[in-house]
Amino acid sequence: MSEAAKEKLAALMREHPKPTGIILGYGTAGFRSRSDILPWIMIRIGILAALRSKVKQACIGTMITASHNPEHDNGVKLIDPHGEMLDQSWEVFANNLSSLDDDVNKLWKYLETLMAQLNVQLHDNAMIAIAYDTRQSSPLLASIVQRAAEIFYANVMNFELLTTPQLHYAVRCYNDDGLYGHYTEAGYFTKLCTAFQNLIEMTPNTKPCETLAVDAANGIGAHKLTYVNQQLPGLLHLEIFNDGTRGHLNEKCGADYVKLYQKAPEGLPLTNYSKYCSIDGDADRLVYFFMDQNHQFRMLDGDRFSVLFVAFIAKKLQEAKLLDQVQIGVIQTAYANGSSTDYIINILKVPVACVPTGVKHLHHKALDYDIGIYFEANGHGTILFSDNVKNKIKAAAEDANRTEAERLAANQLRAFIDIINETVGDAIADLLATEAILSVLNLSIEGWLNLYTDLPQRQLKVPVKDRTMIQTTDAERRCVAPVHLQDCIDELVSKYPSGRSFVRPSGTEDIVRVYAEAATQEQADQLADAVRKIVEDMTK
Ligand SMILES: CC(=O)N[C@H]1[C@@H](OP(=O)(O)O)O[C@H](CO)[C@@H](O)[C@@H]1O
Ligand SMILES: [Mg+2]
Repeated sequence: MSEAAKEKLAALMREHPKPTGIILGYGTAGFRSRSDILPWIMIRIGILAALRSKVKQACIGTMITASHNPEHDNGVKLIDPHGEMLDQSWEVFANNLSSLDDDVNKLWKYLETLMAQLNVQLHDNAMIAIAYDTRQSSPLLASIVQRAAEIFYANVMNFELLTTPQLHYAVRCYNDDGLYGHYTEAGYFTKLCTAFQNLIEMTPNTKPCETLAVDAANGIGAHKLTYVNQQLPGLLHLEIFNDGTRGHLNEKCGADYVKLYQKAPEGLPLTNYSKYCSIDGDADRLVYFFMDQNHQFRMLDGDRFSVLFVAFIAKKLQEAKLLDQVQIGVIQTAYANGSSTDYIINILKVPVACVPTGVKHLHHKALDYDIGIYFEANGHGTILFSDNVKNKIKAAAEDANRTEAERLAANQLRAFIDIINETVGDAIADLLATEAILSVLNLSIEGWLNLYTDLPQRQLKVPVKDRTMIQTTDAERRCVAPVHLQDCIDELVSKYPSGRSFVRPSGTEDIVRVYAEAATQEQADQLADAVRKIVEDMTK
């Protein structure tokens, strides 16, 4: 390989040395840490993105964000050609590169071996798309990724400020030759907003638009949602709070804060509006909330989006006389409230699959259906539509032999599909989809909440000596180690009406999570606490 490239790499490594003793692993969210100790890993990521692009002969995305974490953190993750997360088999290469110290000869040797194994050359073409959220540390980190990728002969498109889902979308469009949409930011907004407008305008008697107050977590979503507001005058009205002009990113606000503490964010007036929502720092999570007539804070999380979306889709498929030809499935994790699962299975008659925690598991399972709807309870999720179902809906919409009502329902579905960002959970797309459905179904936020009643639940974080002592099976719903832990949980659960509880080691924090639900809040709390005690005893 070229000596000049190696020399450039050595110079970049001298500029951004790896701190001694640091260990960083590529997890569900890529590499994440305090921003000041991240520059060196950006060199490795830039190289890896270039190699991945050479292998796939497609554009690879590099998103710089730490999502709902504080401003002083940052992170980076790669996006594969169809806009999906980096294939798990490449996490090993990311970790190998991360573990190598600043010895350019050793690193170069590893890269030569890796490139031989991958059957690519230094001079092969590569294309990288970079974007970042509003963190102050991001532009520098992006420039390091770019320089490293360029040493490996990559062309770099730097989109600068985007939400995470916008970059996933851009990568998909770029590699699809525009089939999915145009890869620019204008292309993204035009596709989503035109679809929203079409859906509302083709539907008779929609509910008039009511202002939605948005907590934008002082992040990137605030900038982006102003475009949505401008593009949909009279059809959607967003009042944006926590827009970054005063507060700090994700501090006492944002979707993670609202979901975790089950309370309203700071920075917005709680009495002025009938409905509210919070997004997170990189705008891939969404939760809704409002104050009910008794001045109680009421939250609608990921499970509620699954229910709303599946109810709408099933209704429209039924009206289009397509329901019996389409296999719909909802994918949840064990954290989904049991009432939502019951409602989907027993009232909506749609099957529910349960998978382990983490978006990649949900996304993967959703591909098994014609229409796969997935949400984590925290508000991250989307819908996948197979090409087959898209074609069926299109054909029905254009079939002159069908009734007007059937064709209208098919056209409503066509528009709805274009609002959804199928590459990844997207707060902006999910917000538009939610507002469109509430309007088309003439449903208020209370009406949406009243579809079913959540079982009271409690989640606890339990610090233990070694969380890997806990091992699970059956989509994390049952423990296989330590022995007898599951027997003890079963015995406790049997004492509580509608009781359910499970424990699993967190994949992102050094703790064990305990989840419990039961008929009353007091019982859910008691059950969670009793399970916590057993976990503590058995992991001493
Ligand atoms: C209970 C819970 O909310 N778990 C979160 C959390 O995973 P843990 O493995 O539970 O730490 O972070 C993941 C990544 O953001 C997210 O996908 C998941 O939903
Ligand atoms: Mg996020």
